[in-house]
Amino acid sequence: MRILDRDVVIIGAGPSGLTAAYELRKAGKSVAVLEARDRVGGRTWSEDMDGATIEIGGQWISPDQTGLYSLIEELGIETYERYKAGASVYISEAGQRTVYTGEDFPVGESTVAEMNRLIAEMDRLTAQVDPDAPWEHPRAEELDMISFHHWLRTLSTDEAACNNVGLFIAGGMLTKPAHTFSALQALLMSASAGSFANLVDEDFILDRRIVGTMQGVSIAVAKVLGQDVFLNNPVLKLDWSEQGVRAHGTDVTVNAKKVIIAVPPNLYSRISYNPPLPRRQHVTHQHQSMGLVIKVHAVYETPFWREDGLSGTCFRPTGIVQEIYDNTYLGESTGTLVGFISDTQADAMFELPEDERKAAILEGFADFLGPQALDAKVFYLSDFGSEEWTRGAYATSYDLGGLFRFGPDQNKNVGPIYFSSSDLAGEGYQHVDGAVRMGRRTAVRINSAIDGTDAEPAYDGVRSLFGTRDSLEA
Ligand SMILES: Cc1cc2nc3c(=O)[nH]c(=O)nc-3n(C[C@H](O)[C@H](O)[C@H](O)COP(=O)(O)OP(=O)(O)OC[C@H]3O[C@@H](n4cnc5c(N)ncnc54)[C@H](O)[C@@H]3O)c2cc1C
Repeated sequence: MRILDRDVVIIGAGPSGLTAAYELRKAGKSVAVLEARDRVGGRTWSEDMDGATIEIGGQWISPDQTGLYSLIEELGIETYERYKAGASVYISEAGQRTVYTGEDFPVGESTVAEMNRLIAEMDRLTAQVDPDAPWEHPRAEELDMISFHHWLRTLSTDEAACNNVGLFIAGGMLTKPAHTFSALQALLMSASAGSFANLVDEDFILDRRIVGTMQGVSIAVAKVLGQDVFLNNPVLKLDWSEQGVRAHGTDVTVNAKKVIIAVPPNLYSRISYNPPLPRRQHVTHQHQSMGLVIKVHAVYETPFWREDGLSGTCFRPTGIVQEIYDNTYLGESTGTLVGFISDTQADAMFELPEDERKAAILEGFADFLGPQALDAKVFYLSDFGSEEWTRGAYATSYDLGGLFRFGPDQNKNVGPIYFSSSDLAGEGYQHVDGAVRMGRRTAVRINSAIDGTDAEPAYDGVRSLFGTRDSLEA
């Protein structure tokens, strides 16, 4: 067992923990990052499968995600545009397949008008919501009492419009059924992306990808941190007092002034705290739970859909696979599709034996793009729900009423214990951008606490306050 003394120990080497450690190092503080897995990156993870580069976790970046953009600029990492050329495919609730272009789903004039009315109402409210403090909205308590599903139906009697609009936040983002989270939680999701219109625009929200993969960002930060990152070291016990902490990994123990718990909130309770955390945290941490989504990759000899003038973008409000995109990695001649299977559909898929599951999912792809979609040479199904150190996907959200009741305390430190993750972010919530912003903001708070200076409360984490990577290497 190695025993280390550091200014700050960071638990979790995902994008948030690594960014925090990197910032603290630039600020002249000593750090150690203890990571449970045998790799860095957390919910960002890529693998080469039969020559195709597969991003199993987070991968896309949108233009408003300026925290992540500034980090990759520092690291010298570039981005490239997702393949978007061509028409999209929509399958209606009645099973009718339509090829379409433009922003509106081909769902009939009155439903389009109703969807646009709902989107405008979401945007009107979203503009009033501070993503860092949605609980401060004058109607926050009321909006947190009603499920997103039921709230939409108080605004419209057009079931297809409600289902289509619901899909963007429920299956598409929070990966929970729309009746399990509140209208306020939905508004936080849209406020975190600037507007609801941004969220429903796949060309905005899924704009670009990282050259070298999203996990590569974490790998690059970990490389700078070098010997300060310790893999295969889950922290299951944390001793703490106002004077400092002792984090127990498998073969490393770290004594530090402060700790950052940079793991998803649903895993806070894996750690045994000595003494126990206060009642407020014990209760709060039980109200943030992971959604569930299966990200499916199918790799083909060629991107055959492009020959038919299709972009590979496909939607349907019901059915097993509700979203598909062209996910061919930069420069590859093979064609890759990625599809998403959310919440109860994911439950149903995991009930099936493996061969039946694969057949059902590929049939879902073929419904949109024709029988060639059945001939995948690589088929990979991400299963973050089975990953001990994540337990779901994409991220956590509160149950009904939880955001208003517990949200105001979610980012408060308990003595030397600080929390940081994309799940606690305002802008960039549930995204790598939010993880980076939270990492920076937490690092600034801790640095000030150690130095006895005042942290800037309005700091948003968009740009580093501690210089660039060059300042660290100098
Ligand atoms: C399938 C999928 C697709 C996604 N798509 C996108 C996307 O396209 N764009 C986007 O921006 N975001 C996307 N996301 C979300 C994005 O990946 C996350 O928001 C981001 O990775 C969160 O970073 P984090 O550092 O807060 O947490 P994590 O990435 O979860 O990192 C936490 C780390 O803590 C470690 N850990 C957990 N418990 C312990 C412990 N007790 N001791 C030590 N270590 C521990 C974990 O192993 C992990 O490495 C996606 C996520 C998933 C799962």
